[in-house]
Amino acid sequence: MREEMQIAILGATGYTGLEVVRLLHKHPEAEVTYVSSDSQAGAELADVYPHLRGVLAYTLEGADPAEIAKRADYALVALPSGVSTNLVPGLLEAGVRVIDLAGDHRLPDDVYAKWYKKQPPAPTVLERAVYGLPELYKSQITGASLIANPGCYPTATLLSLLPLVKNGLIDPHSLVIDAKSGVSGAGKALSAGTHFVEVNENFKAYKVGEHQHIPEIEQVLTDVNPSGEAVTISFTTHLVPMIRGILTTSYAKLTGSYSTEDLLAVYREFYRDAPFVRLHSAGNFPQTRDVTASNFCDIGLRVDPRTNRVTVIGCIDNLVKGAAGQAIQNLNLLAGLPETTGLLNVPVYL
Ligand SMILES: NC(=O)C1=CN([C@@H]2O[C@H](COP(=O)(O)OP(=O)(O)OC[C@H]3O[C@@H](n4cnc5c(N)ncnc54)[C@H](OP(=O)(O)O)[C@@H]3O)[C@@H](O)[C@H]2O)C=CC1
Ligand SMILES: CC(=O)N[C@@H](CCC(=O)OP(=O)(O)O)C(=O)O
Repeated sequence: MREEMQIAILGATGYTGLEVVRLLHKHPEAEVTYVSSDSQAGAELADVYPHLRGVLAYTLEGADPAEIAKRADYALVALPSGVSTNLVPGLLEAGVRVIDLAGDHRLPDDVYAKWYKKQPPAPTVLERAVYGLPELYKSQITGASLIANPGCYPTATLLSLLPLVKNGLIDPHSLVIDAKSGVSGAGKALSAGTHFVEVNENFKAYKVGEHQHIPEIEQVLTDVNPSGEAVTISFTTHLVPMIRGILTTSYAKLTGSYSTEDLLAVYREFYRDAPFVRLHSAGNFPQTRDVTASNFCDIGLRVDPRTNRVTVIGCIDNLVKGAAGQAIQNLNLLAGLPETTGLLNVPVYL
């Protein structure tokens, strides 16, 4: 009989860590054996989050790589960027396979230092990292020891655009991406720009032209660009007064005269083995509530023959396909399980 995977969740009191806890509770092949918190070590997770009482009983512990290695095969690291850089080397050295939800291992060191304004991980660690977008890099993910789980905005944006860029159907230099997120994307820590009074009954752009996800998106689009030329994008993020959800709207100039149906056929082929990408038929578009609390990415598109541009709408739940769910999808691939294991729940529509 197959043994359950033993899993450590680091940063379990944060929004994405808590979502990993929720999703793994229903995972048939995973046992959570270590649950960490820095500020609340020693407390019961169900005392910190009373909605877990009677369902889960985990005692929070400080993150000690040697101790984690004794009790876990895999660590899902849901810590702030900069913090994960310090913990990951010890985990890898101790033989634990790591999925890092933070941005620390997604970019080359100089690019990370420039956009995150933090000390990058050591080159010897970075060279082990595989970018964990299963719909594009599945074969590289399966054998990796360190997965850089993609950012939430890059997940929705890349899944919306990969079939177009990879097949040379758009001019990638014409790409404009308008992205909107619920406030849980900013994490649990208080900040002046994200507390209730600032976001309720309000809608605002932020980090205009300087969002840290710009180089992450450009790097992957460049990787699939058939011309090999570097892709640059115009990308603007907005904060929406809701808790979960990301909706991206991407616009690009077409390289030929294609219909909506032509492009949808390309997407259907591109995502034929991607169980979490759901395509809308012509004339239909996704909304965030179609994917809430699920690992789906829903996509709809339309060609405008007047401008010869295409508009692509992508929706994910930032905490699930944008973080915890995608991390578990990657965990499944590392463990040789079907990628959907434990993840095919019905979205919460209301
Ligand atoms: N929120 C989202 O939608 C997404 C987030 N991410 C990334 O995932 C990571 C986690 O995000 P999220 O869950 O939102 O963040 P949160 O701020 O909600 O949680 C982070 C957790 O990390 C712990 N922590 C904070 N500071 C330290 C520290 N100095 N040392 C050790 N532990 C610390 C805290 O737990 P405690 O105080 O108990 O120690 C906290 O609960 C981040 O890197 C984020 O950028 C990626 C994709 C989407
Ligand atoms: C709404 C909101 O504030 N979202 C965050 C997403 C941060 C994130 O996911 O951070 P990584 O860089 O680790 O991917 C932001 O825009 O910065």
